[in-house]
Amino acid sequence: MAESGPLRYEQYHTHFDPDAYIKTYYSVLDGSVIGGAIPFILERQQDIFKAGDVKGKRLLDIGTGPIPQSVISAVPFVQDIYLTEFSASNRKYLHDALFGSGKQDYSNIFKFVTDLSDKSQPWTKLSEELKGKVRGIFPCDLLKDDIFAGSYFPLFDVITTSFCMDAAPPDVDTYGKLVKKVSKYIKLGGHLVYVGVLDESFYFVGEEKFYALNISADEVKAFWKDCGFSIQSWDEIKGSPECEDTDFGSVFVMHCIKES
Ligand SMILES: C[S@@+](CC[C@H](N)C(=O)[O-])C[C@H]1O[C@@H](n2cnc3c(N)ncnc32)[C@H](O)[C@@H]1O
Repeated sequence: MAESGPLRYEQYHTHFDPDAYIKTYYSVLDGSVIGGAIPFILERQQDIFKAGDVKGKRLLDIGTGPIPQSVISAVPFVQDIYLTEFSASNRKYLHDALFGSGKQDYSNIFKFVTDLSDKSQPWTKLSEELKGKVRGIFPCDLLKDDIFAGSYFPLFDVITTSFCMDAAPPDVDTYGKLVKKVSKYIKLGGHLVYVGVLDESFYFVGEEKFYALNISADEVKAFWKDCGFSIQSWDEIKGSPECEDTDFGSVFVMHCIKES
């Protein structure tokens, strides 16, 4: 255990409990948990992909964590899905859940998204389609120069990321450098579907308090625009002041296109 203050970086290897994280933030999908932010982002992701323009062969998800929620709405619209994650224990959890003996099946998230997209289908159809399209769960450290530790990736048609780019950087300047690193992996004309938090300083995973970057909407938008992205849509939902699990001001979903 390092110095005092919220946990960060390598402490994700040792202190981040995947089951506690999923139980707190993803087990109940209604307005009673963090002000309804998770149903909000699932609905917005669904709207963005269902509109039909965000598609392609290859999708990269940055910082998938122990749950693939950020890619579920994208599954019917891409062919190859590359998941990436910093912590080895989260990678193992995700791998066991999708391909091994893990008990986690994310059924409530798949059901929620299936109800939004095509109620006539069983949720397991989307789950099986995801499993069939995942090409790997790769290491990722956004704070390193070589963020994928030697894995060679050609450019992607779509990049998704959710609640990760605000977990990694220690300050706003570093956030700007991460945006530059990530933007190198997307094709011209490619799409970014990004879920993030604003004005946050911590979130709890069980008893463990994790650090989050306090960043504003203007700062987020300016960094992506500077890297050649045009913002197609931005939607936000306010946090709930009564919530004790995290202190975020808003959660947002941003869709951008890489123009230059
Ligand atoms: C709040 S979780 C988000 C998980 C998931 N994407 C979601 O939407 O729920 C934050 C994620 O950021 C990852 N992370 C922390 N530091 C990182 C770093 N330096 N590079 C890449 N990912 C990092 C953690 O391992 C964790 O999976």
